[in-house]
Formats: sequence, C-alpha cells, structure tokens
Amino acid sequence: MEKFAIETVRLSKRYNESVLAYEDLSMQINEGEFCVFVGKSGCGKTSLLRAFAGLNPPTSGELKVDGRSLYGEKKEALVRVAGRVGFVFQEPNLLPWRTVAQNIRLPLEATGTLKEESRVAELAALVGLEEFLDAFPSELSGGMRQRVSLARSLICEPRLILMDEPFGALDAITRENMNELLEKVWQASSATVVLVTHSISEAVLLADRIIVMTPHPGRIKTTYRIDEPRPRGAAWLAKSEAVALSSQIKLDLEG
Ligand SMILES: Nc1ncnc2c1ncn2[C@@H]1O[C@H](COP(=O)(O)OP(=O)(O)OP(=O)(O)O)[C@@H](O)[C@H]1O
Repeated sequence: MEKFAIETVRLSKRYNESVLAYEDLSMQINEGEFCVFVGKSGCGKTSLLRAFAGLNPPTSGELKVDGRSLYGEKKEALVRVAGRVGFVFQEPNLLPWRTVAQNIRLPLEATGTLKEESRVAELAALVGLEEFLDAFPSELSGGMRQRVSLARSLICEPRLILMDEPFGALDAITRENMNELLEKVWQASSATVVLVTHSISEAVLLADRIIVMTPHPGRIKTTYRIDEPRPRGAAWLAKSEAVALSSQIKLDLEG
C-alpha cells in the first residue's frame, strides 16, 4: 500500500474576513515523491508550505504529515514532525558571523543532536562546498549561499523537505545548476520534496507531480504526473511532450 507523506482533506486557511489564502485543498503526496506547486502570487503557496511545516495552522480541514494529524489534539505529532522537516526559503538566511560549516551545523545545535557532526563535511561535499567550510557567507556567491542553505536543510536527515521559491533570486545558469544539484540530492536522500516555484520549466524538469493552483483563494486547478526517467536535464525540456506540458501549464495559469 502507498504511504502518504502528506494528506489533506478540504484544507482551508482564512487570515481574516477578506483574506482566504487557500480553500478546499484535498491531496495526497506519496512518500519519496517530488511534488511541485505552481501558481500566481497570492494563491496561498507559502501559507500551505508553512502549514505542512507545522508553522501556520489551517483554519479548517484535515492535515496529516507522516500519517499523523498535525494540528490535532495530540501535539506530539507536531513536535515529531518539526525535527524531521527541512525548510529552504527564497533567501538563504545564513548567519553572517558564522562560517559555512557553522551555518550547516546550526540545526544540530538547535535540536541537541551533536553526534551527527560528521555529516557537516559530508553534506558540504554533496553540494560542492567542501573547499569552503571555513568561509563566511559574505565570501560566497548567491548560488553558493543557497547551496549552504540546502545542506543545512539536510543536516537532520529530514523525511520531508519543503522549499519555497528556493532559486528565485538566482541567475538563469546558476538556477539550472541548482536544479541539477537538487535532483541529485533528492535521489540520494529518498526524502519527500515539496517545492513551490513560479518557474514552469523548473517544475517540468523536477516534478513527479505538478499541482497548479488558482489564486484568491488558492484552489487546485489541475494536477499533472510526469513519469520521465531521471536524471532528466535540458534534453527532457526540449522534448515535444515537455514543451506541450509547459504550454498547457501556462494556459492553466492564465485561465
Ligand atoms: N500573516 C498574514 N496575515 C494576513 N494575510 C496574509 C498573511 N500571510 C499571507 N497573507 C495573505 O494570504 C494570501 C496568500 O499569501 P501567500 O504568501 O501564502 O501566497 P503565495 O502564493 O505564497 O504568494 P507569493 O507567490 O507572492 O509568495 C495573500 O493574499 C497574502 O497577502
């Protein structure tokens, strides 16, 4: 039987009388799946991602992460999930006075799991920063900083990695490199990834499944499954199937 990393039933979030961020979202994200949300600004993607992380309770509906009701009465589900979720934001949010190694290590200190220290060098190597362990964020490019942020999100061996427009601030070539790296990191980790992006090509390149949302309030408009083998690379994006899918998603977003 398929295990779900995330399951929602009619999930909604209302901030106040005039702002309904997302509404009636029912979905199941499988364990190990790479699921990408695409939608215009304001369709509630960040609010939803933060709900998955245990940081922003929905107003109604059911949300299960790893089989447990996240905001139910038993708060231990929230605590359990918090330790096993990696979060990557648009900005790398590194502490400028700490080195690369010290930034990657931060979640270990926060959770008191210092025994996993050897993973710092291992993860720095995975994201290609083994030579920069002692460098400070000010000495790194934007792409390198985001690679530190990615390594930091992996340090607690998360079962679920939530990514909110992680490469939106990077130039096109660095972004392509980061996409390749992310696919590699995901395959090595077997974690579930939920990625929010405005980039259709990024979604088509990386996703097992794309969920297109409509804005005000955010609802699921369409879902696409992509079975193309990995690693995909630019050759996949040039295939007629990928081009047609990208055009369809563009139409969905405009419609
Ligand atoms: N704390 C809050 N209080 C009130 N309204 C909020 C709050 N956070 C978000 N909103 C509103 O909820 C709606 C959804 O916001 P959210 O940031 O989740 O959307 P988004 O799809 O991630 O947008 P973007 O792509 O621009 O990041 C927006 O109208 C936003 O202004």
